[in-house]
Amino acid sequence: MSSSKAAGPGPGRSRQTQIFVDGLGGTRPLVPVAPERLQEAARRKLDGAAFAYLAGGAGAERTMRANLEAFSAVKLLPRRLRGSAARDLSVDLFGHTSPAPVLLAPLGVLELAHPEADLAVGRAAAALGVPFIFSSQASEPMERVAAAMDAVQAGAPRWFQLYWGTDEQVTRSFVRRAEAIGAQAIVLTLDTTLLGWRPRDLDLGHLPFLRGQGLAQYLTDEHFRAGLAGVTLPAASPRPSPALLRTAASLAAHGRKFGLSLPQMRAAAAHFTASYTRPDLQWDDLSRLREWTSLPIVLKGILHPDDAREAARRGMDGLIVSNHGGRQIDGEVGSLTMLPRVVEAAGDLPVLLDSGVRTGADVAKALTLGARAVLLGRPYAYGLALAAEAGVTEVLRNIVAEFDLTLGLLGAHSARDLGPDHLA
Ligand SMILES: Cc1cc2nc3c(=O)[nH]c(=O)nc-3n(C[C@H](O)[C@H](O)[C@H](O)COP(=O)(O)O)c2cc1C
Ligand SMILES: O=C(O)C(=O)c1ccccc1
Repeated sequence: MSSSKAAGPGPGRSRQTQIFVDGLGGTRPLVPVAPERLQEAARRKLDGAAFAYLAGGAGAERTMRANLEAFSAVKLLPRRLRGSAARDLSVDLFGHTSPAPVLLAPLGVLELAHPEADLAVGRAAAALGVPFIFSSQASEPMERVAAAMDAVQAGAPRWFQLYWGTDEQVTRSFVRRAEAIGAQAIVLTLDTTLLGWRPRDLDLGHLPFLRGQGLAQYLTDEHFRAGLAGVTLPAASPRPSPALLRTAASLAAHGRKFGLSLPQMRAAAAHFTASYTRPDLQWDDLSRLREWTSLPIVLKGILHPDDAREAARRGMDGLIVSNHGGRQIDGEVGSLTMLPRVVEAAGDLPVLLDSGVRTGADVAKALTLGARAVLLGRPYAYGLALAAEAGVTEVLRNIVAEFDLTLGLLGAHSARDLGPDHLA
């Protein structure tokens, strides 16, 4: 995704020009360009429970709104007569050059958006050369997604997001598997040591994992599977309701995919719920992860500057400023609001940001405030819902094209040029 392909002159047409030229022949973009219309189109397409899970946040969703408001509050300040015809969008991430300062955030249970789930996202990411962070809660095992990406572009960049569970054998096994599939970094998520209070899901009584969804990393893990034998289950209901029958059908379907019986799947859902996270994880535990792997370790969910300093002291390699898209604590601060202080505290550690990035101008704002790159979350899930791989590709291309134009209009030559000079 060089700048010449994303926008501006050069061998390929800019995305913007392409859209207008296509419009002459009556062809419209596959997915709406504006973020609100993108979300609305996905809402219309998806069933209610799936959309609730993807779009919903914690509590009254105040933090979800605060994330967007934090972007609104930052105002860019352009410079004149110093722009360049082609911009360099690339950034360096742990020794690898990325074509644009965007990564695909780890999103669990992408099968809720589209049956091709992580495979479609992986192919889109690989074609553009943008890193895809595989979720611990993915719908497809990391080995399959890596292979699908390699089929598009050998060695296409992938990272792995880790939830630290109570069975450390499983946690360690995930890290080993991530190394084996060529992950370039381990992202340890720190803000979901407990599942947030999410009214949209609570009102529907809907948690996908209990139906066997979003468990692909676990169901394909020998250590997790070894733990299933010890799980005791309540007796199955003798006269199951239609809803319970649908749950059993979903569990059985996921079991078939991974060679597990229905009773094993019931055990797996229970075992996962009891073990996927550790509310009592401590800073000292990180020393073990540091010993397990020499891959860069990136802590996701950092908001407090003192936590950034602690991470640096503990030998971590990078930080992601994030509040999990407002899905965890209702009332916590908007993610972008904390970025400058975290960047200052982080010293040499690269700082990424997510939660509320919706447009290319948002990407520019995060970079002017010191982020090396941003993670895109919900918008690509909506693209996936609307048009599978092609939908993800379009969402990414649109955001990167707007970022490139914003860079040019600000009078910046490269993504690395953005800084305080471009803030009002
Ligand atoms: C449906 C959904 C599932 C998610 N699953 C995970 C996950 O498995 N692991 C993780 O670290 N973050 C997860 N996140 C958080 C994202 O990585 C990211 O922090 C968040 O989506 C950013 O907010 P935004 O999408 O509103 O910009 C999830 C977010 C959503 C919306
Ligand atoms: O949905 C999420 O945001 C998420 O990351 C998660 C992960 C594990 C269990 C429940 C939710």
